[in-house]
Amino acid sequence: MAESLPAQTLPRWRRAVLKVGSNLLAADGGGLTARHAQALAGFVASSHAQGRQVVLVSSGAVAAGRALLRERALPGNDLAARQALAALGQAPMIALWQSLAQRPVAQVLLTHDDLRHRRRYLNARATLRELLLLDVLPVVNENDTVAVDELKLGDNDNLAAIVAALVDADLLLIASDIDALYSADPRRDPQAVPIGHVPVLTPEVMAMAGGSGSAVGTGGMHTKLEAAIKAAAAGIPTVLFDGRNAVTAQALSDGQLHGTLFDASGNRMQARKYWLRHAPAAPGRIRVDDGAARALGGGRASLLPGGIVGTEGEFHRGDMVEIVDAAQHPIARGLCQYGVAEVRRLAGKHSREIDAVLGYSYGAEVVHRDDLVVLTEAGA
Ligand SMILES: Nc1ncnc2c1ncn2[C@@H]1O[C@H](COP(=O)(O)OP(=O)(O)O)[C@@H](O)[C@H]1O
Ligand SMILES: N[C@@H](CCC(=O)OP(=O)(O)O)C(=O)O
Repeated sequence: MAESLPAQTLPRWRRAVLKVGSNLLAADGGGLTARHAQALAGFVASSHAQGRQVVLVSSGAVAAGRALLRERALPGNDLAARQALAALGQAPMIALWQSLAQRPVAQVLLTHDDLRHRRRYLNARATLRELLLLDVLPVVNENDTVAVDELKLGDNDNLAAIVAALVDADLLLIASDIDALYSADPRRDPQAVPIGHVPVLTPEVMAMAGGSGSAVGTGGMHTKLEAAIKAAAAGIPTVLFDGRNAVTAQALSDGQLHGTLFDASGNRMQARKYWLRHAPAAPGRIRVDDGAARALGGGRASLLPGGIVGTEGEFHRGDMVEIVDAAQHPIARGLCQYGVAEVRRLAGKHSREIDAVLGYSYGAEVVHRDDLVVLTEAGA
């Protein structure tokens, strides 16, 4: 199948999320196997050697848990049973990656709810950024004990897209047990043809996708296309490739894609600025002095405590706040790392005093420049 699609150039990337589905880690009904994971771990290692960063989103916990109980009566297939199997199989799944990765592996369990909740979103992002700085390999899975969305929907594809936006990745890679998106589910339609490039995910493209063809995979092509839509909206292209094919994995390291490329709908910066400009703001404001107003107006500075002269209204850590100058003119808006009570205590202080004033620190910036948009910039 793969041979029918010519190789294409992989978009340039520095930080990527790689999603690995259950099918690649566990054969139908069987336990975990390194068979395909090995080549994918090889891709991660060569990416690191090229100075790139990878976050892995890995499924396989339920399949691993089920295999562990093989000798015993299997629990049913209801959600609680699958949650129990996920809890049982999570550690072996992480252990598999640890046995293949050439660096320490960190387990990160997230739910969609965590990522909708602004404070937890910031905390998850800070943790993942720190893990990348520490040069370890984060392996993310949905926290199935407290969330059942994914066990129903195979939503690790969607989770991977959200994580890609969270860590500001410039590429989402989805490794599956099929080499491309086909014009119809190839398991049902022998006439289906592979599609190498999808510039826009139209309803016609969405209609091509069917469910999973296997007993261990859950989402099928539909959730992969949903993930590609989410990533595209965040300015991130997605590629789908056959994770069973070691040659394909190796080619990725050389910047060659055998698979399907889904374009992003704009560039990442535009997508992020658009989101920052239009996300609903809390009823809170931070007033800054002339120096800070000038620095922020330049579009490249973070808001540090020293430039803050006051606050108005209520806001919590993670809320969108408006930043105003001494004359109350709005100059920027952004996600605030501290709640209003903390900002009041930090106003006028040096960043290095944060720890002493509060007894803890979420970082030197009250609003980080990556989370800030200047309202006078073009397009405001
Ligand atoms: N249009 C399509 N193109 C390709 N694969 C499709 C399509 N529609 C449905 N599928 C099925 O989706 C499967 C991949 O999804 P899934 O089994 O959930 O894998 P994973 O474990 O990688 O998430 C393929 O093996 C294929 O049977
Ligand atoms: N959290 C579940 C993942 C379920 C899931 O999304 O599976 P898949 O469709 O194979 O990516 C597990 O680890 O088994």
